[in-house]
Amino acid sequence: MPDNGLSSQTVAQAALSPIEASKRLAAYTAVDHHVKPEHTIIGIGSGMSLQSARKNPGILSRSDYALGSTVPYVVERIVQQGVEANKKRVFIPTGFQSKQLIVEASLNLGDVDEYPSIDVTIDGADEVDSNLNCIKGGGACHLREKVLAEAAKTFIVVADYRKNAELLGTNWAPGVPVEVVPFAYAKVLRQLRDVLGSPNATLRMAIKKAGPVVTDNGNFVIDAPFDQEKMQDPSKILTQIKLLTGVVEVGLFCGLAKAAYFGNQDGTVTVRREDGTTSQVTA
Ligand SMILES: O=C[C@H](O)[C@H](O)[C@H](O)COP(=O)(O)O
Repeated sequence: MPDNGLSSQTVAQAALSPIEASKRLAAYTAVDHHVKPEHTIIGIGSGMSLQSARKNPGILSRSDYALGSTVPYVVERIVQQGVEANKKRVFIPTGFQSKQLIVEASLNLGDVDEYPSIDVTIDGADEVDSNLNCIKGGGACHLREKVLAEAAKTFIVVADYRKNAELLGTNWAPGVPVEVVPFAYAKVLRQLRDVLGSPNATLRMAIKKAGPVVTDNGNFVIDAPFDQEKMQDPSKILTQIKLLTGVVEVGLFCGLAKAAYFGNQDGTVTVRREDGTTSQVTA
């Protein structure tokens, strides 16, 4: 295997916690099921740099590090398909972090403006409900993630068992990520609180930088939690938020995923599909 950094020191493999093992299981199974030899344009969701993970081997074991920790295993599995399988392929990133991941894995990099039709996009999620609606944007990448999900003939979600929920907002407490142009943030924040019923909506603040999180597109992010009743119908709240002037994109992905793969602690993978069927797969 070429020295692309993925051969021997794979993502702190030896020290995988049960949660990490379940992420890897979901990612590997999804790649095995959906990234086939005939697929040449592949969307790669948000995932941290493998180089960063190697420099800090404990990083993938941190349960609070929910910023694209599953997708590196997608890339790892794709690389394992071999140089021959990958040489004709082009990989489209969802943002800065994902671009680094592709480049470090020595895969061919492309952009969605050049390849607006993608064979398959695989991405993580912050939570998935029983109808495959997802909350995304924990890493503030949901605008580009949604573009790649919509551009794909097949959009697949990979996650560990903690993300598998009946209702959005069950385990994911921060709320719905809303990317907003800086000029409009205060007005949108007020509307989310006073008009749309999210009194605890807040502007997401950066860590290790003074001030707000700034997305890859130069915008701000508001996290808007909604009560269970509102989250029963994510499409409705998605439409209401999207209509607020100044909102660029909402981290609710409704009707996009063809299937979601959840790695379980017992070594199985739960596969939920858009037709409503569910199965347990053993890798
Ligand atoms: O903006 C970020 C995304 O929506 C990620 O896909 C999400 O945060 C998933 O993270 P993880 O793979 O660490 O569960």
